[in-house]
Amino acid sequence: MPLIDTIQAHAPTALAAAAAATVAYSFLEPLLDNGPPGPYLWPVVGALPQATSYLRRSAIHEFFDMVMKQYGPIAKVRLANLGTAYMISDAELARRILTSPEFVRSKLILGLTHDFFDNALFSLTGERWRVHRKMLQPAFGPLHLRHATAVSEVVSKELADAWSEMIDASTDKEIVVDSFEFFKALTFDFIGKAAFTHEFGAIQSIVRGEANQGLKDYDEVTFVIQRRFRVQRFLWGFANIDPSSPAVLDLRGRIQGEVKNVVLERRKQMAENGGKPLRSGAEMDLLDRLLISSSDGTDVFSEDEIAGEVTGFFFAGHDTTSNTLTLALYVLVKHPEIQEKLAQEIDRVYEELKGNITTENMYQFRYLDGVVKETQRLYPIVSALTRQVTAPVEALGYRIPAGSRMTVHIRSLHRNPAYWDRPDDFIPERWEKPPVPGSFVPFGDGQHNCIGQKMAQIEMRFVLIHLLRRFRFEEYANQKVEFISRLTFGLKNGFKVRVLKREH
Ligand code: HEM
Repeated sequence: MPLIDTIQAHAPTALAAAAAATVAYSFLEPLLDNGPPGPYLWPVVGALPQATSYLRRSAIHEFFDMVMKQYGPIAKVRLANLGTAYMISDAELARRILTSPEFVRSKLILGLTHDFFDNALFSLTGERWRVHRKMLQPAFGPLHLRHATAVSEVVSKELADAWSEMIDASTDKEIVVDSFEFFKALTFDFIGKAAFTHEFGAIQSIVRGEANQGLKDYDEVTFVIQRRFRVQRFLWGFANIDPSSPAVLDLRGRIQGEVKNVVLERRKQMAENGGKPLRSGAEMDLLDRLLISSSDGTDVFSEDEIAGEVTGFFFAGHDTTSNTLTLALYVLVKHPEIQEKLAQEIDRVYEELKGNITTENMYQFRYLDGVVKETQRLYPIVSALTRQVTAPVEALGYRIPAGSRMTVHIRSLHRNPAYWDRPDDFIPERWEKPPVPGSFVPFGDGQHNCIGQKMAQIEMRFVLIHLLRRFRFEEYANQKVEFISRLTFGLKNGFKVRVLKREH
């Protein structure tokens, strides 16, 4: 019998045997395992029954918080849809996982996002990742950070002016805004201008009461991915979240269309410039670098890779900072005494610097630095980072088999009482002293660390300086504040605040 027929004839039996072995193993697993502790793992579904109520609320972060509190710095968890992972909240081990070549980027999460972010730097692995990172890194060098500083000033003032006019036009001399909506618009405009020299005009759209289609589409992407976490793979088609579902294809098409427009606009400008990029050397922005690499024939980014990077940067550049800024405002509204102390510092240092804030003197706002870091400690918007073990490793006295996934649970690491006094309290003053090495990693660590972290640090500080200099923020009572795990962590229904002008 030809080989192909033999395979076809035995395939059903082989599949049935494999399924039976998987089920049998899952029954035996709890009895055989002498690995790290963790919640009871039911056959096939693992800890899914215990996690279901959290998943239903998209609050899986609370489930993992609880697991890590109960079982300590290493815990074994298996959730049917997400497989087995060893969850870590030990600083030294976290550092090793993120920085040592024994651990490589896991493809698990990428399986949930690949149709949207396949060619984005944060999804790439191996040699392609290395080529992309090397090409794009210079677009985050000192010259660009200075440019990012100027852009931060522009977008912060644009938002502050818009709110100021809205307050002047109001009868009560105060307004209620959903800060998240405005921060999404601001950070979208920021990444457009700072990395792509492109104008989205998202702040102006929102002021006019119009939706920005690009932002709406990215929001929808996060909702599709959020649902993929909750729904078993084989049900994605029924839930309209499968990569081949018409709604998902439509959404992808719209995003690709927007990205194409940005790329086409630049290609047109290049054509008008005799085929050359508009800037050269260290001045080239991210898009220049992506396009020059494809047109000069030395190192080649395919059209898909260019589109993938643009898509990824629009997302990574706005979703992360807008959530963190919203969480910072949430904390400041909840702690008026901290907001007042911060406003006092901003007034004092701003006047000392005569309003001339630069990349270099920005850290003279010391209390602000503590507020931003403390926000990122308590509410890291990337809750966890997962890596795969290339060979068996010893970790905290346990032997972890090759191929396993190890997840640094950043939230639990950032609240581990071994490293933080009063870990659940918001104390900006704690940042007068450096943290224990490895215990604070909101931007990751090692070779995959956040390429945009310096830009984000500048942007977030500028926004808070300009807003707190001009406004006081107070609680808006008629809202239910809920935290949610999407692709990033944030506030489910945004965060409304009352905005009032400050007297100087
Ligand atoms: C508060 C703001 C931000 C936070 C908390 C944050 C967090 C992170 C984290 C934790 C990683 C590591 C991922 C991993 O190890 O797999 C990462 C990677 C990345 N971030 Fe950010 N990020 C922020 C802002 C930004 C901005 C503004 C940009 C773009 C300008 C950006 C672009 C990226 C990219 C492209 C990667 C992938 C890097 C690589 O794999 O080489 N991020 N970010």
